[in-house]
Amino acid sequence: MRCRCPALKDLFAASCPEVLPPASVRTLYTAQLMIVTIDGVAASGKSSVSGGVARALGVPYVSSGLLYRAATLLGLEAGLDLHDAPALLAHLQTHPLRLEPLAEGNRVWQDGRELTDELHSTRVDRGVSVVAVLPEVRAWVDAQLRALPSPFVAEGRDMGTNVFPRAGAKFYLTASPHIRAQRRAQERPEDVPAIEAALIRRDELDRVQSAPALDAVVIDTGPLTLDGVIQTILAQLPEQVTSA
Ligand SMILES: Nc1ncnc2c1ncn2[C@@H]1O[C@H](COP(=O)(O)OP(=O)(O)O)[C@@H](O)[C@H]1O
Ligand SMILES: Nc1ccn([C@@H]2O[C@H](COP(=O)(O)OP(=O)(O)O)[C@@H](O)[C@H]2O)c(=O)n1
Repeated sequence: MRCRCPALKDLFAASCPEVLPPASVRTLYTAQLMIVTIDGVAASGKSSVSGGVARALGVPYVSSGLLYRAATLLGLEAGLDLHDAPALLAHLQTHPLRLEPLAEGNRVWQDGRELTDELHSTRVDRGVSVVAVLPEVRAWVDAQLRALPSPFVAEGRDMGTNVFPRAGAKFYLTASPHIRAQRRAQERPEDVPAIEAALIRRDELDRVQSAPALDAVVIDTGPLTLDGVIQTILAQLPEQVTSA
């Protein structure tokens, strides 16, 4: 159902008072106020920073990118065409994924198998942006994220714009491609120039869903330490988030 309520048109359609009683709308609205979103470009520090902020607040953090990565891994393993949304979705429905949003690091499971360690391989890095532009896959990820109980810190590309537009605090992390590649080179077998080229390509493929929210605080993490970024964010959180 399409929401016609002007005050809520940027919330998800299911929260429209034409569908739900006002008390339920209020509950959904309040629940979003206890969410912190940390979006940004690839390797800008989102998951490390989200983990640090979440631990300081005593809440979990949620990595949306891991769900896109897991969908990509399953598609690759099944030999599917990554552009084929109906085939991918059918596969995801018969092989359900579960995101475990722990404060110390997110894990992804498919039945009894843990996929987490396989999600940051070069082949998943290469395929994930193809899968992530499919609207059907985006809706599948969004539904899983919106079903999680707040409070939590959510990180990705469109947490503050599309998934949790009423979040209590929004941040957007950037850094130059070269600095990001130098950081990621600690975690990948490729050299800095190859990683930098792949990051620039992925930034371009992810450009549409990666625009910062208009009300996000943009932080250039280039000159900051990891702890410096975490402290910068903690210092700007509103009370409804810190007291949640
Ligand atoms: N401000 C920072 N200074 C130095 N290293 C950082 C900083 N932020 C993140 N890192 C490191 O950069 C790498 C990529 O960070 P990560 O959190 O995985 O980014 P993302 O989730 O955006 O891909 C990790 O090795 C992390 O420890
Ligand atoms: N909210 C999100 C999160 C990730 N993604 C996609 O998933 C990919 C992997 O995201 P990630 O956050 O794990 O990647 P890194 O930034 O850590 O390299 C991105 O390159 C995007 O294609 C997205 O489209 N929207």
